[in-house]
Amino acid sequence: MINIKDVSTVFPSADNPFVAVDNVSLEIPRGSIQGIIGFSGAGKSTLLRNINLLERPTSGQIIVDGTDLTALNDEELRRARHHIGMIFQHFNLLNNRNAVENVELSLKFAGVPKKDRRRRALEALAIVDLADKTTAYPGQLSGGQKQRVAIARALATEPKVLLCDEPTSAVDPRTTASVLQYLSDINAQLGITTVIVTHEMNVVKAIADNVAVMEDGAVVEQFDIASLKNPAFTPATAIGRYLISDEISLDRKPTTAPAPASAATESLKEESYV
Ligand SMILES: Nc1ncnc2c1ncn2[C@@H]1O[C@H](COP(=O)(O)OP(=O)(O)OP(=O)(O)O)[C@@H](O)[C@H]1O
Repeated sequence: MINIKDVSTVFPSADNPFVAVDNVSLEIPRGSIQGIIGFSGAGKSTLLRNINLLERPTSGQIIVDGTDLTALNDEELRRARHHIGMIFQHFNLLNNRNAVENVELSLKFAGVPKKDRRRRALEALAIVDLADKTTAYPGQLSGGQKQRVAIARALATEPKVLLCDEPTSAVDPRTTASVLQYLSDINAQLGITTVIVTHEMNVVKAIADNVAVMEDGAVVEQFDIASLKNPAFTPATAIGRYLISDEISLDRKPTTAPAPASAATESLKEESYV
Protein backbone atom coordinates (compact mmCIF):
# COMPACT_ATOMS: atom_id res chain seq x y z
CA MET A 1 0.00 0.00 0.00
CA ILE A 2 1.23 3.45 -0.90
CA ASN A 3 -0.32 6.19 1.17
CA ILE A 4 0.26 9.70 -0.12
CA LYS A 5 -0.86 12.02 2.67
CA ASP A 6 -1.42 15.74 2.27
CA VAL A 7 1.55 16.05 -0.08
CA SER A 8 2.50 19.41 -1.54
CA THR A 9 5.53 20.31 -3.63
CA VAL A 10 6.41 23.94 -4.10
CA PHE A 11 9.24 24.94 -6.44
CA PRO A 12 10.97 28.06 -5.23
CA SER A 13 11.22 31.01 -7.56
CA ALA A 14 12.42 34.55 -6.92
CA ASP A 15 9.13 36.25 -7.75
CA ASN A 16 6.47 33.56 -7.41
CA PRO A 17 6.90 30.10 -5.82
CA PHE A 18 5.15 27.50 -7.96
CA VAL A 19 2.87 24.87 -6.42
CA ALA A 20 3.37 21.80 -8.63
CA VAL A 21 1.61 19.37 -6.27
CA ASP A 22 -1.16 20.82 -4.17
CA ASN A 23 -2.16 18.94 -1.02
CA VAL A 24 -2.62 15.54 -2.64
CA SER A 25 -3.86 12.52 -0.70
CA LEU A 26 -4.08 9.20 -2.50
CA GLU A 27 -4.19 5.58 -1.34
CA ILE A 28 -2.82 3.01 -3.76
CA PRO A 29 -3.70 -0.55 -2.73
CA ARG A 30 -0.90 -3.11 -2.57
CA GLY A 31 -0.53 -5.04 -5.82
CA SER A 32 -2.72 -2.68 -7.84
CA ILE A 33 -1.89 -0.63 -10.93
CA GLN A 34 -2.61 3.06 -10.44
CA GLY A 35 -2.80 5.37 -13.44
CA ILE A 36 -2.19 9.10 -13.04
CA ILE A 37 -3.47 11.22 -15.91
CA GLY A 38 -3.88 14.91 -16.60
CA PHE A 39 -2.92 17.64 -18.99
CA SER A 40 0.70 18.51 -19.46
CA GLY A 41 1.99 20.48 -16.48
CA ALA A 42 -0.69 19.14 -14.11
CA GLY A 43 1.97 17.82 -11.70
CA LYS A 44 1.85 14.09 -12.56
CA SER A 45 5.60 13.48 -12.84
CA THR A 46 6.32 15.57 -9.78
CA LEU A 47 3.82 13.52 -7.75
CA LEU A 48 5.35 10.29 -9.07
CA ARG A 49 8.83 11.49 -8.11
CA ASN A 50 7.48 12.45 -4.70
CA ILE A 51 6.73 8.77 -4.05
CA ASN A 52 10.41 7.77 -3.98
CA LEU A 53 11.48 11.21 -2.81
CA LEU A 54 13.44 11.76 -6.03
CA GLU A 55 11.60 15.05 -5.58
CA ARG A 56 11.18 15.52 -1.84
CA PRO A 57 7.73 16.96 -1.07
CA THR A 58 7.67 20.33 0.64
CA SER A 59 5.11 18.94 3.07
CA GLY A 60 3.09 15.80 3.72
CA GLN A 61 3.96 12.13 4.08
CA ILE A 62 4.71 9.24 1.75
CA ILE A 63 3.99 5.96 3.52
CA VAL A 64 4.97 2.76 1.71
CA ASP A 65 3.91 -0.47 3.39
CA GLY A 66 3.75 1.29 6.73
CA THR A 67 7.09 3.15 6.48
CA ASP A 68 6.98 6.92 6.29
CA LEU A 69 9.73 7.67 3.75
CA THR A 70 9.73 11.37 4.60
CA ALA A 71 10.83 10.52 8.16
CA LEU A 72 13.86 8.42 7.17
CA ASN A 73 17.46 9.56 7.32
CA ASP A 74 19.59 9.43 4.14
CA GLU A 75 20.93 5.92 4.73
CA GLU A 76 17.48 4.52 5.62
CA LEU A 77 15.99 6.19 2.56
CA ARG A 78 18.71 4.76 0.32
CA ARG A 79 17.82 1.26 1.57
CA ALA A 80 14.06 1.85 1.27
CA ARG A 81 14.51 2.97 -2.33
CA HIS A 82 15.90 -0.42 -3.30
CA HIS A 83 12.33 -1.63 -2.95
CA ILE A 84 11.02 1.09 -5.25
CA GLY A 85 11.95 0.61 -8.89
CA MET A 86 11.53 3.35 -11.46
CA ILE A 87 11.41 3.47 -15.23
CA PHE A 88 11.55 6.57 -17.37
CA GLN A 89 10.31 7.71 -20.77
CA HIS A 90 13.83 7.77 -22.23
CA PHE A 91 15.02 4.58 -20.49
CA ASN A 92 18.07 6.22 -18.83
CA LEU A 93 20.42 3.34 -19.65
CA LEU A 94 24.17 3.87 -19.59
CA ASN A 95 25.28 3.70 -23.22
CA ASN A 96 28.78 2.45 -22.40
CA ARG A 97 27.47 -0.62 -20.58
CA ASN A 98 25.71 -3.55 -22.14
CA ALA A 99 22.30 -4.82 -21.06
CA VAL A 100 23.47 -7.14 -18.30
CA GLU A 101 25.97 -4.57 -17.01
CA ASN A 102 23.21 -1.94 -16.83
CA VAL A 103 21.13 -4.29 -14.69
CA GLU A 104 24.14 -5.31 -12.57
CA LEU A 105 24.79 -1.67 -11.75
CA SER A 106 21.49 -1.28 -9.95
CA LEU A 107 22.26 -4.47 -8.00
CA LYS A 108 25.65 -3.01 -7.06
CA PHE A 109 24.01 0.19 -5.80
CA ALA A 110 21.56 -1.97 -3.86
CA GLY A 111 24.50 -3.64 -2.08
CA VAL A 112 24.03 -7.07 -3.66
CA PRO A 113 27.32 -9.04 -3.39
CA LYS A 114 29.29 -9.18 -6.64
CA LYS A 115 29.07 -12.98 -6.85
CA ASP A 116 25.25 -12.82 -7.05
CA ARG A 117 24.88 -9.87 -9.42
CA ARG A 118 25.40 -11.60 -12.77
CA ARG A 119 22.94 -14.40 -11.97
CA ARG A 120 20.25 -12.00 -10.75
CA ALA A 121 20.76 -9.64 -13.69
CA LEU A 122 20.39 -12.52 -16.14
CA GLU A 123 17.25 -13.71 -14.33
CA ALA A 124 15.72 -10.23 -14.57
CA LEU A 125 16.56 -9.98 -18.28
CA ALA A 126 14.98 -13.40 -18.85
CA ILE A 127 11.71 -12.15 -17.29
CA VAL A 128 11.47 -9.54 -20.04
CA ASP A 129 12.54 -12.07 -22.71
CA LEU A 130 15.94 -10.54 -23.36
CA ALA A 131 18.08 -13.59 -22.63
CA ASP A 132 19.49 -13.29 -26.16
CA LYS A 133 20.42 -9.60 -25.83
CA THR A 134 22.39 -9.60 -22.59
CA THR A 135 25.63 -8.43 -24.21
CA ALA A 136 24.00 -5.86 -26.51
CA TYR A 137 24.72 -2.19 -25.86
CA PRO A 138 21.79 0.29 -25.73
CA GLY A 139 22.77 1.61 -29.18
CA GLN A 140 22.18 -1.87 -30.57
CA LEU A 141 18.68 -2.21 -29.07
CA SER A 142 15.27 -0.99 -30.25
CA GLY A 143 13.26 1.44 -28.09
CA GLY A 144 11.09 -1.37 -26.80
CA GLN A 145 14.11 -3.53 -25.97
CA LYS A 146 15.76 -0.61 -24.17
CA GLN A 147 12.62 -0.13 -22.09
CA ARG A 148 12.62 -3.85 -21.29
CA VAL A 149 16.23 -3.59 -20.08
CA ALA A 150 15.09 -0.66 -17.93
CA ILE A 151 12.24 -2.79 -16.57
CA ALA A 152 14.71 -5.62 -15.84
CA ARG A 153 16.98 -3.14 -14.09
CA ALA A 154 14.08 -1.96 -11.95
CA LEU A 155 12.96 -5.53 -11.20
CA ALA A 156 16.37 -6.94 -10.34
CA THR A 157 16.36 -5.48 -6.85
CA GLU A 158 12.99 -7.16 -6.20
CA PRO A 159 10.98 -3.99 -5.65
CA LYS A 160 7.61 -3.85 -3.94
CA VAL A 161 6.73 -0.75 -5.93
CA LEU A 162 7.37 0.15 -9.57
CA LEU A 163 7.05 3.78 -10.65
CA CYS A 164 6.65 4.37 -14.39
CA ASP A 165 7.01 7.86 -15.83
CA GLU A 166 5.56 7.89 -19.36
CA PRO A 167 6.96 4.39 -19.98
CA THR A 168 5.60 4.10 -23.53
CA SER A 169 5.79 7.68 -24.80
CA ALA A 170 9.01 7.08 -26.70
CA VAL A 171 8.00 3.83 -28.43
CA ASP A 172 5.66 2.99 -31.30
CA PRO A 173 2.13 1.65 -30.69
CA ARG A 174 3.06 -2.01 -31.23
CA THR A 175 5.97 -1.76 -28.83
CA THR A 176 3.66 0.04 -26.40
CA ALA A 177 1.45 -3.03 -26.32
CA SER A 178 4.43 -5.28 -25.60
CA VAL A 179 5.83 -3.03 -22.83
CA LEU A 180 2.37 -2.85 -21.23
CA GLN A 181 2.05 -6.62 -21.44
CA TYR A 182 5.33 -7.03 -19.53
CA LEU A 183 4.29 -4.49 -16.91
CA SER A 184 0.93 -6.18 -16.53
CA ASP A 185 2.44 -9.69 -16.28
CA ILE A 186 5.00 -8.52 -13.73
CA ASN A 187 2.27 -6.90 -11.67
CA ALA A 188 0.18 -10.07 -11.77
CA GLN A 189 3.04 -12.52 -11.16
CA LEU A 190 5.11 -10.59 -8.64
CA GLY A 191 2.36 -8.52 -7.03
CA ILE A 192 4.34 -5.31 -7.48
CA THR A 193 2.32 -2.18 -6.78
CA THR A 194 2.65 -0.15 -9.98
CA VAL A 195 2.09 3.55 -10.57
CA ILE A 196 1.99 4.82 -14.15
CA VAL A 197 2.02 8.44 -15.25
CA THR A 198 0.94 8.81 -18.85
CA HIS A 199 -0.56 11.09 -21.46
CA GLU A 200 -1.87 8.12 -23.35
CA MET A 201 -5.47 7.28 -22.58
CA ASN A 202 -5.25 3.86 -24.23
CA VAL A 203 -2.36 2.98 -21.91
CA VAL A 204 -4.45 3.72 -18.83
CA LYS A 205 -7.40 1.78 -20.15
CA ALA A 206 -5.22 -1.18 -21.05
CA ILE A 207 -3.42 -1.60 -17.78
CA ALA A 208 -4.67 0.43 -14.81
CA ASP A 209 -7.02 -0.75 -12.06
CA ASN A 210 -7.59 2.76 -10.75
CA VAL A 211 -7.13 6.24 -12.15
CA ALA A 212 -6.39 9.57 -10.52
CA VAL A 213 -6.95 12.71 -12.57
CA MET A 214 -4.70 15.69 -11.79
CA GLU A 215 -5.35 19.32 -12.59
CA ASP A 216 -3.18 22.23 -11.44
CA GLY A 217 -1.31 20.06 -8.96
CA ALA A 218 -4.40 18.58 -7.31
CA VAL A 219 -6.06 15.18 -7.65
CA VAL A 220 -9.53 16.25 -8.77
CA GLU A 221 -11.09 12.87 -9.55
CA GLN A 222 -10.51 9.18 -8.84
CA PHE A 223 -12.30 6.10 -10.13
CA ASP A 224 -11.66 2.50 -11.02
CA ILE A 225 -11.27 1.53 -14.66
CA ALA A 226 -14.00 -1.10 -14.38
CA SER A 227 -16.56 1.67 -13.82
CA LEU A 228 -15.93 2.92 -17.38
CA LYS A 229 -17.84 -0.13 -18.54
CA ASN A 230 -20.92 1.04 -16.67
CA PRO A 231 -23.03 3.12 -19.09
CA ALA A 232 -24.43 5.07 -16.13
CA PHE A 233 -20.95 6.29 -15.14
CA THR A 234 -19.58 9.52 -16.56
CA PRO A 235 -16.29 10.92 -15.24
CA ALA A 236 -16.65 14.40 -13.80
CA THR A 237 -13.58 15.88 -15.48
CA ALA A 238 -12.99 16.52 -19.16
CA ILE A 239 -9.83 14.42 -18.99
CA GLY A 240 -11.71 11.60 -17.33
CA ARG A 241 -14.27 11.74 -20.12
CA TYR A 242 -11.49 11.47 -22.71
CA LEU A 243 -10.93 8.00 -21.33
CA ILE A 244 -14.26 6.98 -22.80
CA SER A 245 -13.37 8.26 -26.25
CA ASP A 246 -10.50 6.48 -27.97
CA GLU A 247 -6.89 7.22 -28.78
CA ILE A 248 -6.72 10.79 -27.50
CA SER A 249 -3.30 11.89 -26.41
CA LEU A 250 -3.19 14.97 -24.16
CA ASP A 251 -0.64 17.62 -24.85
CA ARG A 252 -1.63 21.05 -23.63
CA LYS A 253 1.14 23.09 -22.04
CA PRO A 254 0.14 25.70 -19.48
CA THR A 255 1.45 29.14 -20.34
CA THR A 256 1.82 30.61 -16.85
CA ALA A 257 4.08 28.06 -15.17
CA PRO A 258 7.79 28.70 -14.63
CA ALA A 259 10.29 26.69 -16.65
CA PRO A 260 11.24 23.34 -15.12
CA ALA A 261 14.77 22.62 -13.97
CA SER A 262 17.15 22.03 -16.84
CA ALA A 263 17.06 18.66 -18.54
CA ALA A 264 20.65 18.09 -17.50
CA THR A 265 19.82 18.52 -13.81
CA GLU A 266 16.84 16.22 -14.06
CA SER A 267 18.78 13.52 -15.84
CA LEU A 268 21.55 13.70 -13.24
CA LYS A 269 19.02 13.20 -10.48
CA GLU A 270 17.53 10.24 -12.29
CA GLU A 271 20.91 8.63 -12.93
CA SER A 272 21.79 8.93 -9.28
CA TYR A 273 18.60 7.03 -8.51
CA VAL A 274 19.33 3.86 -10.49
N1 LIG B 1 12.29 21.48 -10.83
C1 LIG B 1 11.28 22.32 -11.15
N2 LIG B 1 11.36 23.64 -10.89
C2 LIG B 1 10.35 24.48 -11.17
N3 LIG B 1 9.17 24.10 -11.73
C3 LIG B 1 9.04 22.79 -12.01
C4 LIG B 1 10.08 21.83 -11.75
N4 LIG B 1 9.64 20.61 -12.14
C5 LIG B 1 8.40 20.79 -12.64
N5 LIG B 1 8.04 22.10 -12.54
C6 LIG B 1 6.75 22.68 -12.97
O1 LIG B 1 5.74 22.00 -12.25
C7 LIG B 1 4.62 21.77 -13.08
C8 LIG B 1 4.29 20.30 -13.05
O2 LIG B 1 5.31 19.60 -13.75
P1 LIG B 1 5.22 18.04 -13.99
O3 LIG B 1 6.38 17.64 -14.82
O4 LIG B 1 5.01 17.37 -12.70
O5 LIG B 1 3.86 17.97 -14.84
P2 LIG B 1 3.29 16.79 -15.71
O6 LIG B 1 1.84 16.74 -15.42
O7 LIG B 1 4.08 15.54 -15.46
O8 LIG B 1 3.57 17.33 -17.17
P3 LIG B 1 3.98 16.55 -18.51
O9 LIG B 1 2.81 15.68 -18.80
O10 LIG B 1 4.17 17.63 -19.51
O11 LIG B 1 5.23 15.78 -18.21
C9 LIG B 1 4.98 22.27 -14.45
O12 LIG B 1 4.37 23.55 -14.65
C10 LIG B 1 6.47 22.40 -14.44
O13 LIG B 1 6.93 23.44 -15.25
